[in-house]
Amino acid sequence: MAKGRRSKSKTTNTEHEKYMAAREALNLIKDGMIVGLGSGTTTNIFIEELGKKITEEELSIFGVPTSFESRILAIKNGIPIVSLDQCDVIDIAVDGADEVERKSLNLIKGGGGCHTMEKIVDYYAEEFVVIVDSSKVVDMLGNKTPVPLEVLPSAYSFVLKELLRRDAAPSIRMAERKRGPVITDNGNIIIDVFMDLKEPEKMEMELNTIPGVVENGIFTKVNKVIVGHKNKVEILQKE
Ligand SMILES: O=C[C@H](O)[C@H](O)[C@H](O)COP(=O)(O)O
Repeated sequence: MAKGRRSKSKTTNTEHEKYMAAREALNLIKDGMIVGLGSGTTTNIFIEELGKKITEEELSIFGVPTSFESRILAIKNGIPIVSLDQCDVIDIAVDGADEVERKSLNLIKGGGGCHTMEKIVDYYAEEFVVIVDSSKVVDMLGNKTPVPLEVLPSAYSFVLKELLRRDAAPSIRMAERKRGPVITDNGNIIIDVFMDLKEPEKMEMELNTIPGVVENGIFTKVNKVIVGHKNKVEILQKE
């Protein structure tokens, strides 16, 4: 019983920290902006708050979604959306992360399988801002979170062999309420890989050279990370 209470309060604290980070990011959004809308539970809070801000302040803002989920949430919250080919620039992208390395601000993303579209929107944005709760910040990337690779289904066996040859530990991400693998918004599968991440920039480039890999979840071009805490937010900039 006591154990149950502790874990519920931990969830509540994490949710509060996500909210703190999302609210802080909202201050960066100005009238007339085109905003990249990341995916995941933290960004979902940001999208809901952005919807309220647009209505209350009668702002002209468009969102560029990074997933089916962020698209339907944006529509539900009254955020007009545009596709990539309908906008010349993305002024800012706000997205979550699974791990943030404190000093370098390098990230692992794709815990929800959305990292391909996220990388396109986040990297093409003029400013890429990440919002996380404090549990996501680590000293060294990749010790507890695998790097997700989005992979064409027909290529999976050769991609697995290639990863094993490179001393990585890959596994196909399996669905929970469906038989077989997780299928991404793009119709591909995800291979999660534990590997040596001492040189994230190099690995980010190298993984995409494996034929069959569409995109990997290492992100190394972040401008700012907003970390939510109980009573404050912390802004991480590259050292
Ligand atoms: O594919 C999912 C995304 O990369 C998410 O941004 C990431 O998994 C973090 O999600 P959450 O905010 O739910 O922890």
